[in-house]
Amino acid sequence: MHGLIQVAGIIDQAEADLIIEEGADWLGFALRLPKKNEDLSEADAAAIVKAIQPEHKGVIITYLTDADEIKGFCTDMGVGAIQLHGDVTPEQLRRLRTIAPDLYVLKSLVVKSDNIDELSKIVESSSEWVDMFITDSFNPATGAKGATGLLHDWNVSAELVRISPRPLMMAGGLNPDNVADAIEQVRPAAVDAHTGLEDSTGRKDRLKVRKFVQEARRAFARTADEQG
Ligand SMILES: O=C(O)c1ccccc1NCC(=O)[C@H](O)[C@H](O)COP(=O)(O)O
Repeated sequence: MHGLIQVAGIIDQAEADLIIEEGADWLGFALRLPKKNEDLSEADAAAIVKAIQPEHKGVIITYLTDADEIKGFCTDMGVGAIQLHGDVTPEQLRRLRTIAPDLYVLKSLVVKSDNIDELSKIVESSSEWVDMFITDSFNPATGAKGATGLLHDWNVSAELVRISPRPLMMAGGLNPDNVADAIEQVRPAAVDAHTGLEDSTGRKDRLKVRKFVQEARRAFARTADEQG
C-alpha cells in the first residue's frame, strides 16, 4: 500500500462528496473522543459510511481502548477500518485482531519533543497486531493528540518509517503547501490532513483539498520512481 491519501474530520455528506470528488482515498470520522467534541452524530457518520463505494474507505478515528468495545462500535457503524488514538495496550490490539481479524487497524504514534524511545517501543510491541501506524502531533498547550494543525519533528517520523515493519501514514499540520516536502523527506506510505484543508468556517475548502491531493500524488509518484 503506497501513496494513500486520507482526509479526516468529515462533517457531513456534502463534505464527504467533495473529498471523494477531489480524489482522496480514505475519509476519517472522529467519534467517541474524550472531550465529546465530535463534528457529527454517529447516526449521520454511519449513513455516510454506508454510501462510500468500495474503492474508498471510511475510517473511524477514536480514543476507545477496549477491544470488545471497538469491535462492537465498528460493527454498529458498518466500517472496516479504525484509527486508534488512545493508549491502547498491545494485549487489547492482539485481542482486537483475534475477535475482528478483517478489521483494518491504524495505531497512532503521537510525536512529542523527546519520546522517540517510547514510540519505538510501541512499534515493536504492537506491529504484529496493527496494519498501519499514523504519526501525529501533540499540542502541549491543550493536551490534544490530533487535529492540532501543528507540525512535529519530521526526523522522528522518518525514523519511525525506517524501523516500522508496517506502513506509516504521516499526519500533523500537513497542508497543500507542505505535503510534497513531507513525502520527500519522510517517505511515508500515506498522508492525512484535517485542519490544514479547512476554510475560515471550519469546513473543507475544495481548492485546498484539490491541491493537497495533486501535490501528494505527484510527490508519491516522484518518490516511487526514485525508489525504483
Ligand atoms: O480529526 C479529529 O477531529 C481528531 C480528533 C482527535 C484525535 C484525532 C483526530 N484526528 C486524527 C487525524 O487523522 C487528523 O487528521 C490528524 O490529527 C491531523 O490533523 P491536522 O494536524 O489538523 O491535519
